[in-house]
Amino acid sequence: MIEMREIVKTFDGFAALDGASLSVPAGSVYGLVGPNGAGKSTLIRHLTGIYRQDSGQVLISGKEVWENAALKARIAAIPDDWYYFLQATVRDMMRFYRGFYPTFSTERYEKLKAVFAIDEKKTIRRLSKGMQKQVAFWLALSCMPDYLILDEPVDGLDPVMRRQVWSLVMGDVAQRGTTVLVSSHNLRELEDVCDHVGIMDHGKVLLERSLEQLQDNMVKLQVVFRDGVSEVPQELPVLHASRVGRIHTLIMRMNAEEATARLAVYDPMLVDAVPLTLEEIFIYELGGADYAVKDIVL
Ligand SMILES: Nc1ncnc2c1ncn2[C@@H]1O[C@H](COP(=O)(O)OP(=O)(O)OP(=O)(O)O)[C@@H](O)[C@H]1O
Repeated sequence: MIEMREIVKTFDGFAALDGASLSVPAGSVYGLVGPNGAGKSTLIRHLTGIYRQDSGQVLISGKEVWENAALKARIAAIPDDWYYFLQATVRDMMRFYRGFYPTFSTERYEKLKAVFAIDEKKTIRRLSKGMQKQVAFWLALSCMPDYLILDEPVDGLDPVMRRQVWSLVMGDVAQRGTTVLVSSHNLRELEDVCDHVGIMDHGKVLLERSLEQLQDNMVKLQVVFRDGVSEVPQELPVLHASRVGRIHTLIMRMNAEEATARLAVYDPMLVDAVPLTLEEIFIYELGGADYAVKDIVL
């Protein structure tokens, strides 16, 4: 479990984190989404023990991260600017990681060669950006961490490699109960992998929800009313309505059964519940809120 409580971090008087709180249940995949400058990387640097908060608590497995070497040995991270020694080969970096992580599995490292197919004798500097990202995943996954912290992790990876990497991460979540926190600008990217989502802006986590909570709380319906009903009845609590020909698309804040029952009163010709994307859910959850969040979800 990861818990951040009311974290404040200022740089020269500017609060990059301004009371940020979040809670990542053990074994879940938590997507942290927010526009540029929201504070995602700053928050992540607290989780990996690089920054010390001015106030608040950063707890992983119930313990403060700052200067806690034993705890940090259970956390693997891929920052957006992954660091490697300039002259190091992939194999040199493997030895470096192995020295820090007691749980490092050379066996897994060897197995993953088949996935990443990068010559381990090459210096990392000579690899492309995407290949360097692959090496970062190769090493992080070989550490067999309890916590995996990923900052914009699939930037620069091609679509096939993205899928490979997510499939490996999800395998670890399923088999070893790894807890994953992943940041991105883009909800669409996280849609298939996350079971929890937090939205961040201006140094705060504005909203966090589990996917179940989200999906149970809102529904999108396609409805065809009978002749004589051309408008959506006013008494229906509709968040958003659009219409193409006779088909009305309605978004309502309730679950599918409840909404279907409410519509049954009008004896429609067709009612069909269709899945909402995460993006749609957040747009309507946040309503008319004056946040830059629309930049992330649109
Ligand atoms: N070391 C620093 N010194 C001064 N200001 C900083 C520092 N690190 C971050 N900031 C400021 O804190 C805010 C949050 O930055 P951060 O890098 O955490 O955002 P982000 O959500 O990761 O953005 P992006 O999506 O662009 O990577 C920004 O306004 C940034 O300018």
